[in-house]
Amino acid sequence: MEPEGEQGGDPQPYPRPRTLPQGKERPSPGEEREGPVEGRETRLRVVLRVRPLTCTETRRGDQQVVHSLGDGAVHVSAARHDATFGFSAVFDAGASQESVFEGSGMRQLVELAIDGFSCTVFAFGQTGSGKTYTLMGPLAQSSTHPASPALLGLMQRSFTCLLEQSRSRGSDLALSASYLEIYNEQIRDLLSPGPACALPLRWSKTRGFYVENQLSVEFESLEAIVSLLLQGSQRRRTSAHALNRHSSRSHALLTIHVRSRAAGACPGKQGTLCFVDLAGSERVKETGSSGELSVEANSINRSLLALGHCISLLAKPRGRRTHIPYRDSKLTRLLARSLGGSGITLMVACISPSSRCLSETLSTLHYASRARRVTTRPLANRVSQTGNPSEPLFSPSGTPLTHPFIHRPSQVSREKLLQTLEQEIHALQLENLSLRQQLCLPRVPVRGTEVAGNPPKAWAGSGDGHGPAGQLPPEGTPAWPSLYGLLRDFVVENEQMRYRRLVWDP
Ligand SMILES: Nc1ncnc2c1ncn2[C@@H]1O[C@H](COP(=O)(O)OP(=O)(O)OP(=O)(O)O)[C@@H](O)[C@H]1O
Repeated sequence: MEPEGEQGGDPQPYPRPRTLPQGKERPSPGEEREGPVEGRETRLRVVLRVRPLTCTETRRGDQQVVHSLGDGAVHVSAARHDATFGFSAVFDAGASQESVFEGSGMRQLVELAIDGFSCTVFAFGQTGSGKTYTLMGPLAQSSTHPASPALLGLMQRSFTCLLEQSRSRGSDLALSASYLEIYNEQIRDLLSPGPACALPLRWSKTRGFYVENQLSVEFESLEAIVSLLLQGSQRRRTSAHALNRHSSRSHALLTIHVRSRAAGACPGKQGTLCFVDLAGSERVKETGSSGELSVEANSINRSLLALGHCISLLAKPRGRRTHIPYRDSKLTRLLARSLGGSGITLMVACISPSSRCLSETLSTLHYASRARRVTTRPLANRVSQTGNPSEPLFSPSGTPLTHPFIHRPSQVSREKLLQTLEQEIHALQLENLSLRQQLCLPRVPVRGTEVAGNPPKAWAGSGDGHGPAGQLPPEGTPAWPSLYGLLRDFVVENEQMRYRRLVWDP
C-alpha cells in the first residue's frame, strides 16, 4: 500500500539554504539538486513521534495500533482502519530524547537561526500525546529537582547547541528570549512578573503580526535560559483532566532571538528560533472537561481548526491557493511567517499508539501529511545599514510577501510583490462575495475610487473596478498605496462579515 505522505526519511534534514550569487536569478539544475537556495520554495519538514503506552493504557489493556515500518513510514492497523503514512522521520516508543533531537534536524535548525533565518519548531497532536515532553522533557523538572540529562527535551538541547556555537564564534552572538502564551484567545507574557495581562497583537508592513510590549530577556548561560523557561512554564495555564494530569491549556511560544554583529564586509544577522507547544486537541466527552475546562477546550479546538484550515489552503499548489485566513485566530497570525513566509519550519506530530486514541491519531496523521506539502521561501534577516527594508513585506491580511530578491530590490521583485497583492485581493474579493451571499447582504457598488491615489491600471480597467489583475501597472504608477488601500478595505470587510457570521451561526 502507498503511504499517504511522501515515503522515506531525509538523509540530510536541512541542506543549508544558500544565497544566490549577485546577478544570478536561477540556479543551474545541478545546484538545485544540492538543496534549497535562499528564497526558493522549501517544504516544511514533518517528523512523527509515537509515545509509549502509559501505565493507565497498559493496565486497561489498550491495543497498540501504530507500528513504525522504518524509513520514515508508519502503519496504523485496527478494525476498519489500515493506513500507512510517510514522514521525514518517525520516532517510535523506544526513541530517546537525544535521537529525536539529532534525527529531527533540530541541530541544523539552530545553526540556521544563527545564520539569520526565522526558524520554528512546533509540536502538535491530541492532548496527552507527548508534545510538552518532546519539547521540554518531563514536567517534574524544576530547578530543585532537575531532570536527568538523558530526558532533556528539544528546547534544552537547542540552548546547549546555541551556546556552544556562540562560544566557538568568540561570543559575537547576542541572545535573548521572549515567552508568551495564547490562552482563551488572549496573549499573555510568561516572563513578565506580576499578574497576567493581555498584550495587544499588532500588524505592520515590515514586521507582519507582532506582540506589543512583550518582554525580551537577554541571557548568556544555560542556567539563565533554563531558569527563564521554568519560570515561564510555571506561569503557563495547566489543568488535570481524564487524559493528562498536567494538560497545557494554552499555546506557548518561546522565541530565542539570535543577533550577530556585522564583521567587516559581512552584514549582521538577526535570526529567531521559536518553539511552539500547542495545546492539544481534545474531545470534551473523552477528557470529561466541564465549566472552565470546556471553555478552554473550545478555544483550543477553535484555534487549532483555524491552523488546520490555513495548512490545508497552504498545502495547495501556489497557483491554486485562495486567500489564507491568518486573521482567523491569534495563533495563525503569529505563525503566518513560519507557515507561509520566509521561515524554516519543523513540525513534530505527536501521537499515542493506543487503540482508544485511534480517531485523534488518524486526524493528527492526516493533518501532518497535509503539512508536508506546505512550502516557505527561507530568507535570512540581514541587518542593513538603513535598518528595515523599505518595501512592505506583509500584506494587511497577514500574508507574508516573500520573494527571492527581497534584499536586492529590483523591478523583478516589485512585479512579483504586485502579483501577490493582486492575487490576494482577487481571492478576498471572491470570498467576500460569497460571505455577502451567505449573510443575505446586498452587493456593494463599485468601489474603484475609494482608495486614495490613482487606482492602478490593472484595476481601473477591469469592469467592476476591483480586478482581477490583467497586467501590472506601468513603472511610476503609485501602485503600492492603491493596492494596499484596496487590500486593507477588503480585509476589514472580510473580518466584519466573518464576525457577523460567527455571531449569527457560531
Ligand atoms: N516519549 C515519551 N516517553 C515517556 N513518557 C512520555 C513520552 N511522551 C509523553 N510521555 C508522558 O505522557 C504524559 C503526557 O505527555 P505531555 O504532557 O507531554 O502531553 P501533551 O501532548 O503536552 O498534552 P497536553 O496537550 O494535554 O498538554 C506525561 O506524563 C509524559 O511524561
